Formats: sequence, C-alpha cells, structure tokens
Amino acid sequence: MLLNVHQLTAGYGGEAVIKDISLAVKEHEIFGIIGPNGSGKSTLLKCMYRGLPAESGAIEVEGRPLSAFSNKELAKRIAVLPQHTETTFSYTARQVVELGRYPHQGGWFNNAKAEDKRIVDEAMQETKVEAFADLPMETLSGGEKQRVLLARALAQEPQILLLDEPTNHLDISHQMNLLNTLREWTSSKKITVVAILHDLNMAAMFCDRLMLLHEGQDTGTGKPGAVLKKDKIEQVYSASVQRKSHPAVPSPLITLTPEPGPGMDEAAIDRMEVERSADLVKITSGDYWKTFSSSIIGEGFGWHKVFVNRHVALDYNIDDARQEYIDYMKQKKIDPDEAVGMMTAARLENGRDTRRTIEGADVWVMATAGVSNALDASRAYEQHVPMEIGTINIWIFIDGRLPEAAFAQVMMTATEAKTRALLDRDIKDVVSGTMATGTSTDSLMVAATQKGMHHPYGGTATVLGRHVAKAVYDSVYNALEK
Ligand SMILES: Nc1ncnc2c1ncn2[C@@H]1O[C@H](COP(=O)(O)OP(=O)(O)OP(=O)(O)O)[C@@H](O)[C@H]1O
Repeated sequence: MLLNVHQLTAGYGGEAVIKDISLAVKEHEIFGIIGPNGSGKSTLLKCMYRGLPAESGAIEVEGRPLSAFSNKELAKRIAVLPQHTETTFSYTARQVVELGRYPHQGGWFNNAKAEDKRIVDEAMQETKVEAFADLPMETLSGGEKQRVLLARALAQEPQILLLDEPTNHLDISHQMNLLNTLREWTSSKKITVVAILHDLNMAAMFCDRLMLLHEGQDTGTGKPGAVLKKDKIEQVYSASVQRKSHPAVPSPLITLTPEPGPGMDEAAIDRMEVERSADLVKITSGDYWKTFSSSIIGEGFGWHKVFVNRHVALDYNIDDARQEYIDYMKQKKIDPDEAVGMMTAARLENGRDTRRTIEGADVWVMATAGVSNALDASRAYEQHVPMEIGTINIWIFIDGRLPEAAFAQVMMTATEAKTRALLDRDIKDVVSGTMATGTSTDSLMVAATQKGMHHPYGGTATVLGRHVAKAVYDSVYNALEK
C-alpha cells in the first residue's frame, strides 16, 4: 500500500475531530473522501500531508512513518491542493506553478533548469492555464486560480496528489475535464489521488473507492455503489434522496428529493380535460403524471401533463418524425417538454376508453386500434413488410403510487391483455395468416399520479394488474369493433 492510515485520531485543542480512522490507499487509484460539512474530511487530509499532527494512530507513506520524511522528501512524494490558498505576495500564474518545482531544486527557482521549465510548461498545458501565465494570480477568477494551483501540484511530480475539493469554483465542463484528467494521470503519470469531493455523483463516477465520513468517523469504505446506499446517505446528510443508475455508465446516481409541494387533489382522473377531433385526441391535466412510455415524444420515464394521440395518413413517412411532431405540437400550442405524443393511422373516433374504480384501484385506459399491419410476433422475423402507422396505441392512467418496477409490470400486463383482445377479435397476421399478437408499431404509456394508494406491483396477481388488464382488454376489444 502506498499510503496507510492506522487508527488515526486528530483534532484541534485536544478535541478529537476525526476518530479512529484507518484506510489504505492503493497505487494508482482515485480514493474519494465524502461526507457532510464539518465531518472531518479536511482534517483527515491535513494529517496526510503533515499539516496537522495526529493525537494517536499513525500514517505511513511507502511503509515509512510520515514523521521520518524531511520536508523536501515529502514534497517530492505528496502534492497538495488545499481548500483555501492565500497568496500574500503578488505572483504571476507561472511563478505559482514554478513553486511546484521547489522540492526538486538545489536552491530557489531563479536557477530553474531546462528540465524544470519543461515540466512547468507541461503542467500548465495539462490544466490549460498557459493563457494566464503572465497575469497576477489575484486577477484570475476562482476557477482559473484553482487550475493554476492544480498545475503547481502537478509540477511537483508527486506520487500522491491530495486534493481538497478540487472541483470547487469549476464549472461543470471544467469539473468533468479535471476529473477525466486525474483519471488519465493515474495511468499515464502513475499518480495516486486522494480527493475530497462534495458532488456525490462525480465521486461515484470517478473514484475507485470512497470513504464516507460522518461526525469524524468512517461509516464504511468501499466501491461507490456499496458506499452510496440510499438509507445511509439519507441518515448521514439528513436529506431525502433517490438513488438510480446513471443512464449512460454503470454508476449510482443520487438525486435530492424536495419536500413534497401541494399535491394533486383527489380524483385526478376525473379532473382531466379531454379534447377530441378527427385530427387528435388531447388529454390535459393540471398536474404532472409520472410516465413510462414507448411513445415518440415523452419517451422513457418522465413527468408529463399533456397526452396527445395524433392522426396521420397511412402513408405517413418522414425522416425526422420526432422533429416533425415537435413542430406539430408547437403549432397546436402544446409544449413538447410537457407532453407524451403518439401517432396512429387509425380513426380516432373509433378509439375506446374504460374506467375501473374498484377495490382501491383507479384506472383509466384509452386505446385506438388500427390493425392494417397486424402481425404475429413469433413470425415477424419472416416478414419484410414496410412499416406503416397501423398501430394500437394504449394509454393507462393510474391514480396511485407505483415504483418503477410496477410500471414495467403494468406494461407487461397491458401487452398480454391487448394480445388477448386481438385473438378474441380473430385478427390475423397480414402476411403469415397466423393469429396476430399486435401490430408492428404499437405504443404504450403508463402514467401514475404518484400520490395516494401505493401499488407495489402491477402484474396480473395484483388488484392493480387485474383492473389494468380488464380495462386494456375491453378498450382494445371495443376499439377493434370498428
Ligand atoms: N483550525 C481549526 N481549529 C479548530 N477547529 C477546527 C479547525 N479546522 C476545522 N475545525 C473544526 O473541525 C471540524 C471538522 O472540520 P473539517 O474542515 O475537517 O470538516 P470538513 O468535513 O472538511 O468540512 P467542509 O465540508 O465544510 O469542508 C469542524 O467542526 C471545524 O469547525
């Protein structure tokens, strides 16, 4: 282990701020320290660079006690980016970076050698601060200063970089750049990073391991996914959070949940406004519904309050259908960010809806069903039918609270019920002649108020699932009558 901390207790004026902390940082890893304000993160980091003596316990670098290193020896191994840096003299940015070479020099920096110059240049390039080289530090912005100080730490060519909130003052793009650069340096420059980070999501994405401090104690060290547990974060930070997966990388994503505002009133479904014409069916709600949808607009999970099913010609074929739909919505004075939008070539007036309010479930289903391109899913691989907007579009509104898994279960339940309606209406695959299970362009949306009755599951074994299934079956079956 490169850096070992054994049962460290330290603080100020005889009062322990961090208690019995042990950790071992491996070579070339990024080790993150997280925790609320005042939990002792900076105090722990200070001990690691000998900025604060330990009351008890020990710290070793390369197996040697920290106290055994001369200042210069230590500075060749450890560079620090502290939280607050006051520069009393007026240095230019370049002079500040040159200070980083001090531990490697025989004397002061006026005898800087070519090698030092090269390293300073490189550090300034890496942190993109060459443009401010000759400007006095005090004229730089907070983020620019931060990058110059990082260049100084880098110019020190340390094995270990200790960073106290390195992303402080940096905008999101520079935060991302810095953390990407640090990750890259762990392999290209073989450095090891210990960083205090406030942004839990950045910490999760960039750190190999995290330590979560709470009131000076380690609440657990490990991989980000293991440390950033919802219950633990809520307890340590006294905040209500949601934990999800990052949509693009395998990393947890922690989001704050604000105190609930004035919620939806009772009978949310009854208060929705329905507008019907040959061109569109539009349902408007005063409140946002949590939606899970396969639609062209408002797809995936989201929160929406306008629901549009739009009629298009059977030969509708536009390259950028999404953009065309957005333009259509704008023309109709509908905000596409607030809307779920589907399209169909089926006649909207043949659409059917079913309301079921029994056994505590309150479900409303609307379906339009065109079956010109009905097909048997098990035979679809044989077919080369051009995609038409035939389409069975189904909307399911639920006045209740559902976890995300229940949204997926409701989708399955609804799909099964839809298929049964097609079988009972004797709808055939237009190519194979076998029984159709759907059409090639069906769409489905589940919307829930996320208030009131809790429905943990949405399968057909549940009250919710049974009523969704029946309402979908009836709506699709009756819509197919025409
Ligand atoms: N020089 C000091 N003298 C006395 N008390 C101090 C000193 N520095 C910090 N403390 C106290 O030690 C506790 C931990 O502070 P520390 O700076 O280590 O917390 P932190 O987790 O880094 O907080 P933050 O997220 O706010 O930066 C705080 O209660 C703080 O007031």
